[in-house]
Parts: sequence; C-alpha cells; structure tokens
Amino acid sequence: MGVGVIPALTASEGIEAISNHQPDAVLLDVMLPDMSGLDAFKLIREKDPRLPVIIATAAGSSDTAIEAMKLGAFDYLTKPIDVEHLERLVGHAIQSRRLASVPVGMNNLTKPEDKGDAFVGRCPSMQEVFKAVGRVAQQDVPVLVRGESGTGKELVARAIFQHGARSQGPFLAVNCAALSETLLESELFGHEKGAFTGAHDRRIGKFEQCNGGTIFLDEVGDMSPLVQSKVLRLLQQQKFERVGGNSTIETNVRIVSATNRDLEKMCEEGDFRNDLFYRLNGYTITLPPLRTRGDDRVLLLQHFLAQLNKELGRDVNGVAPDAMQRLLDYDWPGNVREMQSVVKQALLHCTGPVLMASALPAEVHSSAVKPRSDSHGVTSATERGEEHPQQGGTSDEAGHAAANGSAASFASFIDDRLVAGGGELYAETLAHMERELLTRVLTRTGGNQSEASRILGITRGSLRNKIRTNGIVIGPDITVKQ
Ligand SMILES: Nc1ncnc2c1ncn2[C@@H]1O[C@H](COP(=O)(O)OP(=O)(O)OP(=O)(O)O)[C@@H](O)[C@H]1O
Repeated sequence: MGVGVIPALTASEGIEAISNHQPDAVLLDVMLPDMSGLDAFKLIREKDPRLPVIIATAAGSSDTAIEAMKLGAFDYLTKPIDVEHLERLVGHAIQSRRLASVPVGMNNLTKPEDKGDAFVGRCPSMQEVFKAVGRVAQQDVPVLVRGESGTGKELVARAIFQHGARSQGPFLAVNCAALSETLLESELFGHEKGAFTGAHDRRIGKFEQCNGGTIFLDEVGDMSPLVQSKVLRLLQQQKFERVGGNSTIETNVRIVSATNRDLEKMCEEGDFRNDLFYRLNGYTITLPPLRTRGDDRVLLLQHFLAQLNKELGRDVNGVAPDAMQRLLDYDWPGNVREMQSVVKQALLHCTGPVLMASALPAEVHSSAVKPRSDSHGVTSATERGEEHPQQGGTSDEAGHAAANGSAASFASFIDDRLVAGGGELYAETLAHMERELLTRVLTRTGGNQSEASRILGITRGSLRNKIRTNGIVIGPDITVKQ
C-alpha cells in the first residue's frame, strides 16, 4: 500500500511508538502481554482522540472490539485476517485521519505558516463563505453546506469541524449516496447480531462511534425515507436503536451535511422530509459555482499548477495566453475538482516549461464555442456542440449532426492524444467514452437518473458516482425525478 509500518510487541511499546512517530492509523491486537487491548485503546484515545484505531480480534471473541468501537475505535477485523479487507480498512482509516487532522487553511482563519489544505478564495462570495464558517463553527448547530458538485463542500465541513468547539473530538464522514439503504442504515446506526443475513456480529454505527464529535453526512439528499426518519429522530432526541435492536442508545453528535440537490423541490415532491430539511438546515452555507468566481479561477489555476508540479515532479511554470483564454472561457461544470483534474491531465501532456493550449483536454477545447446548458441542464462538451444554435435545422437533423459531431470529436480526441505521445490513452479514452455515454443517456431521459440507470444497466448509486466523478451537472433549473 505504500505505507510505513512500525511494529510493537507490547501495549507500552506501542503507546511509546505512537508518541514518537505520530502515525496516521493504529492496528491493535486485543491479546497483548502487558494489558488488555481495551485498556490499551483507552490510553491511546486519551493521548489522541482522533487517531483511528483498528482492533484485530480472534473469531468469536469480538466483544472487546465492539466495546472499543462504542468508545470510538475506528473498526475491527476478525482473524484470520483477510488482507484485502485490511487494506480497505487501513485506506479508510488514513483517509479519515486526513479529513479530521489536516488543517483547512482559510485566509482569514489560519496563519500562512500553517501546513495543510489551502482553501483558495478571494472573491467576495468566497470571503462570505469563510466568514460564515467563522460565524457558525463555534455554535453547536447543524449546518447544511450547499453547492454544485466539486465546489468545496467537504472542505467547508472540515473547516467547521476544525474551528468548532468539538475540534478535539472525532470527525467521521459518510457518503449517503455510496451505500444501499440497508448498508447506510447499518453504517449510521449499527446493527445487532442476526439483524439481517450476513450480520454475524453486532456492529457499532457511526453515530454511536462519533459520540462527542462531528459527523459529516455527504450527499444527504440521497437518503431513503427510512434513513431520513431515523436521522430526524436522532436530531430531535439524540436517540436511536441499532438495526434489529431494542435498546435505545443516546449519542451526542453535531451534524454537518452537504448536498448538491434542490432539497426544497425534493420536499415539495415528497422525496425529502420537510421536518428533516429544517432540522439539518440550522445554518446554510452555499458555495458559488467556480464559473462565477472571477479572478479566483486564476488563483486556483496557479495553486493547482504549483501543487501538481510538485506531486508529478514537473516544472511547468507558465500558461500560454491562448491556453489561459480557453481555461477562462470554459464553464467548469465539475467546478474546482474538474479544474484540478484538467490541470493534472494538462501537466501530464505538457512537454515544455509552459502549458500550451494543445495540452488541454478535449472538453476545455470544445467550450471555445461558448457553451450553454441544454434544456435539462445536463451539460457536456458534446452536448454543447450538439445544441449550438449555428447548427440550426430540425431536432432530428441536429441529432444526426450531433452523432456525427461526436464521432468526429471522438476521433480527434484520440488523434490529439496520439500526437501528444499518449501514455494513459486507454484509460483516458474509456473515461471520455463514459462521459459521452452518460451525458447522452441523461439528456435522453430528461435528467431522470432512475430511467438512465435502467437503460445503462447499472445501479442508481453507481450512476450517481459516475455523474459526480465525470463532473456532469444536472442543473437546479430542471426537474430531476429520481
Ligand atoms: N477553494 C478551493 N481551494 C483549493 N482547493 C479546493 C477548493 N475547492 C475545492 N477544492 C478541492 O477540490 C476538490 C473537490 O472539493 P470537495 O470534495 O470539497 O467538493 P464537494 O463540493 O464536496 O464535491 P461533491 O459534491 O462532489 O462531494 C478537493 O480536492 C478539494 O480539496
């Protein structure tokens, strides 16, 4: 996995190693020569309550691990250890450590010498966001972070946690769109042994684990009605039951949630509970789309150039004027995340010290013809070409022109890459095809994701992830029926 490992044979050796090396995660056995795993866990937790600890336990003796999870351990593994599961858990633990501990540097809240993730923003609307974070972080109210995909909602959630009164407590993130209803319910609330097929042991959920801390519910608009009602009760009473359990458990968590969906409209249409919306929305912070952030776009380009030059071992220190113009003309449907990925792709294709327009990915080029969203708000390079008014004609003709146009743009995409020398052409071409396919199907279904996932033969969750990772925007001005 590319992680360094520091072994320790006793609890006291381990605790000393934690002080000396400040690891990102701890793998802790429960059978230790000098003390019980639970006592070792308590000592580790006293030192650093945010350090993710994964407990390893023998099959059939998971009680200690479950006890530790109630006290905030990250997760547990049963022996014999399944290496793939171990890798996954360690990966999640490191990511969780990063979310909780790497400081988010907002200009007006942290000093320049602070190391961490820069939250770049000088335009008035971003300054308002930073001020709002400053205002609300110390109040223990639920916060709803809104904004299109890739605008920085997770950074805001981390900043609220880090500047809040619970900053010494745990911070756990759950993506509500990534899990099926049953798995999400169990992830959030835990389950009792035998609650459903495959529930071999009791499991402690994130709300219980995160007691005293902050939980980040990402894509909160994707929760099913059942999970919505359980979260509502939790917000009202700070009480819940594990799935399949009778005893009521109390917890004390602060909820920061995020969504790119139109929750008001979802409430009107009965897809989201009104009462939950008001509870989650103690305070709203809305991130502006990147295309409205003026000169921040240049600041962000410089920021990503510097960051990615370092990461990729490149030394590209300028942007050619025509490349800059294209980057500024582009409307960034996938916002800051898309800019990060465009700069990365451009650096990989760049051959000299200056970033030339030819190194930019195809979607940025096709926006040179000023884009507009289609009537369903689904935008992509291809759709923009397709709907360009100059193409004229009937909608059928436009459709054929679009099909030919996409074939041509696809061929030229491959040709451009061949000229640039390739390197990752297979992966890039598949990504290009995927984006093309998704935007066409979503346009055909009028933005209806259920219908689109049926046509595509993939689950809705998987479609949502693909929409997100491909930076496809289904705008707020359309009716998106789930
Ligand atoms: N203003 C910014 N300055 C620097 N980096 C940023 C900024 N905004 C976003 N990023 C970076 O862009 C990426 C996407 O940000 P983030 O995950 O916070 O977006 P999001 O709105 O939560 O996305 P999604 O809706 O898809 O979950 C991250 O790598 C983040 O660090």
